[in-house]
Amino acid sequence: MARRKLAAGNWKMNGTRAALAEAEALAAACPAPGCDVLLCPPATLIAAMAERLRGGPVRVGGQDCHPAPSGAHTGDIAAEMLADAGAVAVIVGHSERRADHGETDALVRAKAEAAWRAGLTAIICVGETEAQRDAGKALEVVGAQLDGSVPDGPTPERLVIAYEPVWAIGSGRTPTLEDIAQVHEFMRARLAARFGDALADGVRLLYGGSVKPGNAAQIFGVPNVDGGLVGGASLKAADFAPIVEAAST
Ligand SMILES: O=C[C@H](O)COP(=O)(O)O
Repeated sequence: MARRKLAAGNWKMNGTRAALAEAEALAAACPAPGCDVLLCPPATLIAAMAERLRGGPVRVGGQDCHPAPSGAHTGDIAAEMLADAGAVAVIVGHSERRADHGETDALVRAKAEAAWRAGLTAIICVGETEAQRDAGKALEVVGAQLDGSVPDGPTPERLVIAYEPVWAIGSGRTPTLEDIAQVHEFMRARLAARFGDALADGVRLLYGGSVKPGNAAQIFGVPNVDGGLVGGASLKAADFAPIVEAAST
């Protein structure tokens, strides 16, 4: 089936209100993109960015959420709060959160369930470390993360998987196109085995890790790659607009 590609930008812990101009510049640079476009700024910017981009081609997402809808969790943000601020999606299980905050697959799964409860699309991240790839365990690791992090009851609209090899993030290094193809084919088959062909055929599988304007078209042309989750190159409209263009079909 034809899946509309998704170009998602993860600003990570970058950007103050001055950076909202970049989001507006991106929207102006791609007024009618041939793909879905999402920016995930720091939580402090979500409401303002959603307000400024309202009605335009660029949607807004969060970078994390807490499993609970409210409560005594100082510093955390509920999925419902993201939705209330104007987000339509949330990244969960990014490797930086898995590493920095010790997030387990079970916690990531609970966060994805929270996203769905709030009406958000969950972008669930998986990916092996360099040591795991060198040990020939990339598929095993990704398979286990998928099994443990994806809740029951997904739909193609509310589930996105991002394959991000940890060693490719922010490093300027990327897997070979063959390796990307292998992992993405594996992930779709793994989803099909658990949820059936219709779900697996509809879910978008993103690649993330050093996607740049110069390599985006090649990577997005790999079978089963339905767009990208982009970090550094999503911060400036001048970099992200050509990536959006590469995802537009
Ligand atoms: O979420 C985005 C990824 O971690 C990729 O980051 P990067 O494009 O800076 O390598």
